[in-house]
Amino acid sequence: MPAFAESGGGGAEPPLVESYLDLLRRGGIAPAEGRAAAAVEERELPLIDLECLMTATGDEARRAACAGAMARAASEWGFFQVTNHGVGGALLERLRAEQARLFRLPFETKSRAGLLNGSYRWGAPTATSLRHLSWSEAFHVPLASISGSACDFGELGSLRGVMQEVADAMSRVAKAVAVALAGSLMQAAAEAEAFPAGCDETTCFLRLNRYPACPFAPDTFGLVPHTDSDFLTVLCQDQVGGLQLMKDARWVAVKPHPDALIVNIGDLFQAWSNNRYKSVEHKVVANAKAERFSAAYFLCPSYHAPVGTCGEPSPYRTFTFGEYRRKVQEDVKRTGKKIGLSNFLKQQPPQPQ
Ligand SMILES: C=C1C[C@]23C[C@@]1(O)CC[C@H]2[C@@]12CC[C@H](O)[C@@](C)(C(=O)O1)[C@H]2[C@@H]3C(=O)O
Ligand SMILES: O=C(O)CCC(=O)C(=O)O
Ligand SMILES: [Fe+2]
Repeated sequence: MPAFAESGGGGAEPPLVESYLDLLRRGGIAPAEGRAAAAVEERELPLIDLECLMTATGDEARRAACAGAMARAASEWGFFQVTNHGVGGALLERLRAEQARLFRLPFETKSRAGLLNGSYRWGAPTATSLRHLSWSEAFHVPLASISGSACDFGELGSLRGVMQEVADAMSRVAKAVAVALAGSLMQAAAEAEAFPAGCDETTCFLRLNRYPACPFAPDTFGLVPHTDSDFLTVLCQDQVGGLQLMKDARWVAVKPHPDALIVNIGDLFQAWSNNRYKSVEHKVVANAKAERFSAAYFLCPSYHAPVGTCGEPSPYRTFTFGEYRRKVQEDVKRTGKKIGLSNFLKQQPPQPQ
C-alpha cells in the first residue's frame, strides 16, 4: 500500500493529503515543532512489574512497593510502563493483524455510519490550521457496543472477538492500577477497592489507531498534542515509535518496549487526586516510512457520576464526566483546542484582558 493511495474510488486511505494541502493553502504553516523532533531525547519510561497485583502470588509488602512505585511515576511522569500485565502477546499480535485488515477497508466503508458503531474518525474534525491535523485514522469504540448486536463489523467477523478479549484483559489492568493508585492516596482500603466509581464496561472505550506513513513527516503530527479525557489509559503500541510526552517542559520520545503496556494518567484522575497525579500532554510524531498501529483502553466513568476527589479541599469544583466531555467538545469547536481541567478550578485564573 503506497504511503497515501489516491483517496476515493475505493482506496483505503483517508484523504489526508488533500486535507493537509487545503490547510496549507488556507495559511497554515507546518508546525515548527516537528523540525525540533530530531533533537528530542529518547527516554525509558519508569518500568513497573505488575505480577504481584495481577496474580494472587504477591504478598502485601510487594503490592505496597508496586503501588508506591506507580504513585511516584504517576506524580513525576504521568506515564509509566508495565510488564507481567496479563494481556497476552499472541492476543496483541492478533489485534494488530485485525487492525491492519480493518484499516485496509475502503475509506467509504470505514466512514459508513454502521461500521463499529459509527466510531471512525480521521485527520482533524475541526482543523483550522495544520497544528490541528492528525495524520492518523481511528475507531473510538464504546465497549458496550462491541458486544452489542447494533455494532456492525462488516466482513470482519473475527474482529469482534479479538476486541472483546483485549478490552477484558486491558480493563483488568486498568482497574488494578487505578485501585492501587487510589489506595496510595486513601486511608480506607475498602474505599480504594471501589475506585473509580461508576466505571464499567458500558462507560469505557477501546480506541484503535492507525498512523499511515506520512510524506510531510517529521513536520506533521500523527496525533496532535493532547491530554486524555479519562481516569487512565492503557496503551499498546507497536515497535515503530513516535509517541512523545512532555517532561520538565521538553518533549521526550518514549522508547518502545516489546513486552510492556503503557499506562498514563488522564484528566479525571488528576482532578480526583487533587493534582497529585498528572495528566501529561503527549503526541505522536508522523513517520515518513512506516505505518504505525496502537490500541488504547480508556477507563472512563459514566457521564452522570461526579468525578469526585480523594479528599477535600479539592482545587476543583464538583463536576461530572458528561459536563467535562461537553466542555471539551464546545472548546474544540470554538477554539480548535481542548482546554480541559482549568475550566473546572474553584479559583478561576484571572482572564487575560
Ligand atoms: C484521548 C483522547 C482525547 C482526544 C481523543 C483521544 O482519544 C485522542 C485525541 C484527543 C484529541 C486531541 C485533539 C482534540 O483536543 C480532541 C478533542 C480530539 O478530537 O482528539 C482530543 C480528544 C478529547 O479530548 O476528547
Ligand atoms: O498512539 C499512541 O501512541 C498514542 C495514542 C493516544 O494518545 C490516544 O489514543 O489518546
Ligand atoms: Fe492520548
